Amino acid sequence: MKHFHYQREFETETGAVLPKLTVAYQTYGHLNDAKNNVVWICHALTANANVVEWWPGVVGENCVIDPSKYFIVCANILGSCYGSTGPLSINPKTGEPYYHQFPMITIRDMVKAHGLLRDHLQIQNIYLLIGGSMGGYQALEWCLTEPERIENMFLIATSARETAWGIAIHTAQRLAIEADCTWNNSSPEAGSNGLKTARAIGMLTYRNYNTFKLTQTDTDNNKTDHFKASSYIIHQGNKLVKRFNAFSYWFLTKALDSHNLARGRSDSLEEVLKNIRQKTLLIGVRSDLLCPLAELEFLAQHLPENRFHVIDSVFGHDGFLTEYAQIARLLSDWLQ
Ligand SMILES: CC(=O)SCCNC(=O)CCNC(=O)[C@H](O)C(C)(C)COP(=O)(O)OP(=O)(O)OC[C@H]1O[C@@H](n2cnc3c(N)ncnc32)[C@H](O)[C@@H]1OP(=O)(O)O
Ligand SMILES: N[C@@H](CCO)C(=O)O
Repeated sequence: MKHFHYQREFETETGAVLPKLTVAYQTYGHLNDAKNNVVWICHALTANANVVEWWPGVVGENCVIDPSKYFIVCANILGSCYGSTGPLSINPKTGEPYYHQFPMITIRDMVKAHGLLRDHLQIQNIYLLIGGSMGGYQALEWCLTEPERIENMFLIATSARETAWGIAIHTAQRLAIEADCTWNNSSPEAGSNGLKTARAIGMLTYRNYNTFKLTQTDTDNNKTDHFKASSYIIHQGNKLVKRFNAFSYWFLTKALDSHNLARGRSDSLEEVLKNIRQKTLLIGVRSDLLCPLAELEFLAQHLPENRFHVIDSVFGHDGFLTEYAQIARLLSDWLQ
């Protein structure tokens, strides 16, 4: 993992100031002489900069996004816990972790931080900007803040603004964290049980009825307790607690809620989308409960230059991570 340390003050969209900033990132491949082979991948809620690990089959050797052809960049988002500045980072003003004092951040702040990294890497032009789910929020914002630097965009399982449904889900997830009696502690483990519940709620929206029916139905007709679906959802909560923390989850879901391309720009989201001129590939997952196809259809209706596909997946919203064979085929066709 590489780290870019920005030693100056970073002002957030809502006017808070981080005295300095670190952005953790990974690069794969090399910038070519023409400097026109950059693929920048924006990650979603709980992922990290190691895109070849979490998107095998799409990014990596002999994949559609191959480091022998492209200079691939993926950076950890502001507020996360995989190396970029987040709530567990040390606040230089106090010498202690920020914890609850971390400022509210928005998708625009994440993009601004990654814009600083882009400058640091001396990248003038992004050939292809990619984002799924929350990564798509960043990609769309980036096309509006630095339109001249981005040529093409690939979006999957994403939307032009956070939906009321999404905000309600995130509120329930934060309520779970806030209900944990350890949440007010100033320690990295604060709110861990709440985080387990928040992830369990999240899993219900990342998957769906069919996923559970197909993968977690008990075969033993005599059971009255200890069902597979139950242990699965508990396992998923436990798994996330080992690699994430409640603070990042709380602040990142707030950032998701803030997503609205029209904020401060126009009364009409449709008008804002019309200003996005990049050639765009859109993919929606038919079984996605969290970001239903209607959101992708809206993008397809208003982005001036797009190609729109729908894929099937038993994984629902998480299909944007798991359906790499379908994604790679569509992306490869489109790039040609
Ligand atoms: C490769 C990495 O390191 S990725 C880590 C970083 N994370 C990210 O990048 C975020 C994006 N990734 C994700 O959200 C996920 O990894 C996904 C969506 C791609 C795949 O989700 P997974 O949880 O791996 O798949 P799935 O839903 O099939 O669950 C499998 C897990 O459930 C366990 N499981 C399955 N059924 C049951 C059950 N009935 N009871 C208990 N556990 C169960 C499996 O043993 C397995 O456990 P493990 O992951 O600890 O080995
Ligand atoms: N599984 C994804 C879902 C959010 O898009 C994650 O944990 O980041």
